[in-house]
Amino acid sequence: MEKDTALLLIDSVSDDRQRFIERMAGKGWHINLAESLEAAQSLLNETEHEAGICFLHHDQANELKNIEKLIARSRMEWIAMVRESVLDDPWICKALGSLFMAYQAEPIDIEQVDCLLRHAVAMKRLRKEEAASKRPRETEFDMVGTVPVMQKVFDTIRRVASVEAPVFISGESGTGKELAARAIHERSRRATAPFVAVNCGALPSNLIQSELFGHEKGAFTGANQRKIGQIEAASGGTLFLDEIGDLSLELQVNLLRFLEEKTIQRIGALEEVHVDVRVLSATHVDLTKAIEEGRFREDLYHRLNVLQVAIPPLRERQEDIEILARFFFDKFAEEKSLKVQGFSQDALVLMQQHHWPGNIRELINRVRRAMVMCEQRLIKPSDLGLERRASSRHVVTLEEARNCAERDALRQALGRNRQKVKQAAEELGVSRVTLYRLIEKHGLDRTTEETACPFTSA
Ligand SMILES: Nc1ncnc2c1ncn2[C@@H]1O[C@H](COP(=O)(O)OP(=O)(O)OP(=O)(O)O)[C@@H](O)[C@H]1O
Repeated sequence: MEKDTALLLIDSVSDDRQRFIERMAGKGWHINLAESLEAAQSLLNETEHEAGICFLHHDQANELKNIEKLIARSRMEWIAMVRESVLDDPWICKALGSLFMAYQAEPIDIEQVDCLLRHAVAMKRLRKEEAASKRPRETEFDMVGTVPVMQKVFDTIRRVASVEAPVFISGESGTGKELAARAIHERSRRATAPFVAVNCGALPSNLIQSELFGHEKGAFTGANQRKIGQIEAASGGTLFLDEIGDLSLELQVNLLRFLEEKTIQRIGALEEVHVDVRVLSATHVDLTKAIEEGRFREDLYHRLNVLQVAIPPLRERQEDIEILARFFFDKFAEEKSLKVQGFSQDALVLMQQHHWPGNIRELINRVRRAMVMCEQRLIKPSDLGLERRASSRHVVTLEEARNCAERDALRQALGRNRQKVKQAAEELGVSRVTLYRLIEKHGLDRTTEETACPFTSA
């Protein structure tokens, strides 16, 4: 450990804290003392600390929310110092389990505190390194993807971006088709011109013609002034037509004419206007089937489908699910300070098993929801609001099976002992601190009945 590693001590009550600070200095720790939470926050804002120590006492039960906020924002590990008697306070016990890495009851054993703090510092560094290593390195054009199929998608995007032909992007809803279209535009020579996205499925059929092609003043009732359509608005740039399969046959004819002649006619206009636009299109419906059924023009399909980018569904990118979940977690964590620090092992397993019908859009919503719902440091399965379903295709690793067994044993011991940690710890043959850590690790909520392991329930 480097000499004089900075620690933050919050203590407004103990008489012999000066002596404690000196003894810790003898062990190579430099302690910054804060006598209030406000002072602690200012010190944290000013200086990088490696770990924190908080002296918790009876009167602080109503201050726990603020302590929690401070700890959550600090992004380092904390140990608590307590008098044995405060362990009878259920609120303080709960805080010890969910906020602190460990606690020390008086009389303080400096050797043990030193040892705990070394762990705390190591944990902070480990987390930092882990976060850096998990940060997706294979990220291109704001798209996260490390698996070979996504690398292939990135490769195709790069290739099609450098030419002018229309590109057809296929993929289920929420897989990232619009993101891919933007990526193509931004990599193309048109990058400085507009990128205009139109969702053909979202517009009523009577509006879409005017939306795409524009209209002249007085062209129809309500057309009080001239309107430039989206095709013209994309002039010099790229037009992305999403849900192209929803276009009416009449509009398909107009679009085909535009693609062939590079001209458009606003509704009510006499003249045609030349427009230089590259068209990218996408749909989640099966266009070959739509052609067979006479709902989509084959000639338009061939016009649009010169180059292809196929985006795989999320369930076919198993190895990326955790990386994407962490990516969105970090993104939203930046928006506001949260005490939640990541995903429990069980939550990650559940995400791997889920079918993700809504693909990445669904994953984003689940992560956002979980970050709001989570009341502990790690997101647990119930925070995600995903249906637990044992998948017959899922192979259970030994580690998953061990985790499951451990979690079940904890739940049962806590249940038998009416959630009393002291008794449950004795029954399980572990210390209270260990039990608090295990409760935290498995994201167990001691106030509610938890659902069972995904492998043991149907
Ligand atoms: N590989 C990725 N990395 C990071 N974010 C992604 C990725 N793919 C998609 N997203 C995000 O997921 C969300 C849905 O993506 P997008 O709108 O591009 O999907 P889509 O296939 O066009 O959906 P729809 O078919 O419903 O229009 C967006 O917020 C997008 O930024």
